[in-house]
Amino acid sequence: MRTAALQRPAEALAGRCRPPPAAALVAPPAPLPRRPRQPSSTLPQQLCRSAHRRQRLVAASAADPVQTAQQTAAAPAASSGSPEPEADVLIEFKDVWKSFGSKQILRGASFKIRRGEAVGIIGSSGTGKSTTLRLAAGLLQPDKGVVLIKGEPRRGLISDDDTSDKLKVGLVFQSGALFDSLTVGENVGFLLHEHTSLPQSKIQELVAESLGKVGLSGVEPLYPSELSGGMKKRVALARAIVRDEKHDNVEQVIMYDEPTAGLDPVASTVVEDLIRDLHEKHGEGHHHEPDGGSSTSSASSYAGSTSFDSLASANGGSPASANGRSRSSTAGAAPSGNGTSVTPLGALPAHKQPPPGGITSYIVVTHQHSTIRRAVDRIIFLHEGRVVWQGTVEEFDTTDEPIVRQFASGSLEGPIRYE
Ligand SMILES: Nc1ncnc2c1ncn2[C@@H]1O[C@H](COP(=O)(O)OP(=O)(O)OP(=O)(O)O)[C@@H](O)[C@H]1O
Repeated sequence: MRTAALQRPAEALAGRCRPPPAAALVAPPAPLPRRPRQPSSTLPQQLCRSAHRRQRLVAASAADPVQTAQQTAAAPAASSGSPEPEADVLIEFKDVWKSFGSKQILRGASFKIRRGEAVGIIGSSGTGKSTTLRLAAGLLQPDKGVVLIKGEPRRGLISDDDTSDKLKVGLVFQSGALFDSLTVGENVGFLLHEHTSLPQSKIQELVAESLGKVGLSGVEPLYPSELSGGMKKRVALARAIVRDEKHDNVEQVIMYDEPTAGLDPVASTVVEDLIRDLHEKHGEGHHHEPDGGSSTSSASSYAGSTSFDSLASANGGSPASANGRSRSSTAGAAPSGNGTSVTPLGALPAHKQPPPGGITSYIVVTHQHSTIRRAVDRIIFLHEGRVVWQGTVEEFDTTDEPIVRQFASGSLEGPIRYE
């Protein structure tokens, strides 16, 4: 058995750290059998209403369905006459453009992620989904447009000393981005070693706590090569939620890039349920709305639910590793001093106020139908670098939008073209 001792990073990494493997391409969507969904509708009612409004605006156009869909997705909700509340918008993309060399990837992507949401970002391969997550995490900068974190423009890339007292944005990479040459314990505690002065014993305690939350107690001494694919994904998750104590009172959004890619159906289910559970399960049966209703089930129970109170203990550092380098993925909302006046939490009713810390919302990029159905409530559809459709998972099944229908069916006929 190899030593379980966590070393300081300098020792741990000396000569042993290899860059994590590049994200593998994912197979196109496979029509997997439907699994039963969680029993309840899980979006806040206002979000469902707005999604219905959006969907009603969709007019299937044989002449130019892509254009129609793009116009639909861009149509302001205000067209319905009832503006959506802005106080709970945590992340917003406003007309974001991004290219790599001569390759234009994002072409004016606009969307909002609200407090309490479980959002899936889907779309064809290469359409810019992972790029979108990297922009939200601050690993990339837009060429044009703006990424707002709680209403404040993200300025510059995250840096090692970047901290946010407003929102933490964690990114769990498709590959897991684990360092092969570090033990599981070292991987999960990596950023605590790098960015805190916590004593080793405390780090070990926090690492054990985090691994316990993903059902992997006691695996600290193992190396990634000794784990199954599903276990690696869960270790990456544990690393994303490990507490750093300094940020215990900061709510966080976790973004998962293809969390179930390459997993068998059962291992996928484990990860999908874990994603939901980390977000919500501790609230079940605990919280009661003032009207007597219980917000036990879901993301929709959002800010007022004790699911977040108990998850506050799961809040923490969000390591992200890009190009083999570990970085803090703590989202720098903006230099301090800007305040939170743009999205005042006070605008939310008292019972919807977010608790300190906790995974407030999450975003999943996935091609897996099972993950869409089991782990998310609302879908954002990216096509050719723009958001062309948004709606609930239920609406995804019923919409006439040609792009969505083609994507869902895997048909070769339709507006989506593969070269
Ligand atoms: N750092 C980079 N440098 C150059 N090109 C890049 C970079 N990152 C992404 N790309 C390219 O941008 C395009 C979009 O990539 P991205 O990973 O965002 O797509 P995606 O929608 O997540 O695709 P998939 O579903 O296949 O994972 C791809 O063609 C990719 O090769």
